[in-house]
Amino acid sequence: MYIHDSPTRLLPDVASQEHALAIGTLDWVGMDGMEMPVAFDAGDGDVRSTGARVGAFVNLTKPEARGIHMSRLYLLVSEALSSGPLTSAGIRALLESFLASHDGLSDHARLTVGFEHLVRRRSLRSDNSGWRAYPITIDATLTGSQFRIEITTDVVYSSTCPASAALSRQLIQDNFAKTFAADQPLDRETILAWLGTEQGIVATPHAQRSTATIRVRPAGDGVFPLIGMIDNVEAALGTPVQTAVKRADEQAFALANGQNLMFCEDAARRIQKALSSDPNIADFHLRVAHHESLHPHDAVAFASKVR
Ligand SMILES: Nc1nc2c(ncn2[C@@H]2O[C@H](COP(=O)(O)OP(=O)(O)OP(=O)(O)O)[C@@H](O)[C@H]2O)c(=O)[nH]1
Repeated sequence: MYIHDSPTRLLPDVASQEHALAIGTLDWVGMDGMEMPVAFDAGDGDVRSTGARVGAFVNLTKPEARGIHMSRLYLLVSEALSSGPLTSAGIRALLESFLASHDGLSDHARLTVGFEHLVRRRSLRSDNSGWRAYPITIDATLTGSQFRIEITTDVVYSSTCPASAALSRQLIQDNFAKTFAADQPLDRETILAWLGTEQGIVATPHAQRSTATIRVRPAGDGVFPLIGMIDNVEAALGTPVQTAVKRADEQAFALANGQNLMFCEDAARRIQKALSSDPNIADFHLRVAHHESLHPHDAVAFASKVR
């Protein structure tokens, strides 16, 4: 039987060794896609635990060092994420611990956390509700003493093209003029019935599912009121996608679309206005994409905070 004379004899520490091939510094090195639970308070006081994918990284400033100490980052993240809901201050402390655990090797640290936040949404008219899953990505970096945290989420909504709506109205007017001669006396009941037919309303505008991707830098140190921000954005757009839909809800949605005709520029400006005055947001960047049914490509617009 082979007996080793020390418990570490069979455990060479390759990461700590200097190595002839190790000749450069590295921007980021670490682990991506770590599977962990995360507790998150979206600002409504309801702390939820959900499965997340986590990335933990440091830079490698010592050209001759073979590698970083992955296990130290893993254990630090695992402990921090089980100690309560994510806050800006907590993430900053975690990144400081990354650097302390890699003294002499690293002066930049980064954490990414990705998960879905489920929210119950009421139907527009009927007494029903359903679930929406908002994807959330947190990306935090510590560069020396410079801490930066950004939270990204998507808001999905419907956009109906204002140009297409005007062109459709014109076709309906033309159809009316063709159907009812100028010298013909107009009968209210006949016109009412005509308005309710597909032969009368001959054209409809195109509409599309659309996505606003919003990246914010929170103003405070604690939990970020994410649901409040999403509610603001959905209210500004007026046409968020719906979950449980009865006919009455669908009709209310049709009205909301008709009252909120939007090019991608309009959508970007609406969100920009709603977020620029939010004191919880230090800065933001947004991208809206209208996944056009007119085109095989998207109509997109980008905007940032009005200063
Ligand atoms: N640096 C590095 N480690 C890797 C990689 N892939 C797997 N590992 C393993 O991650 C394990 C943990 O590394 P360390 O954190 O240095 O482990 P350790 O030496 O037991 O821990 P410390 O004593 O704290 O340094 C090692 O067994 C590595 O082989 C990689 O691409 N780079």
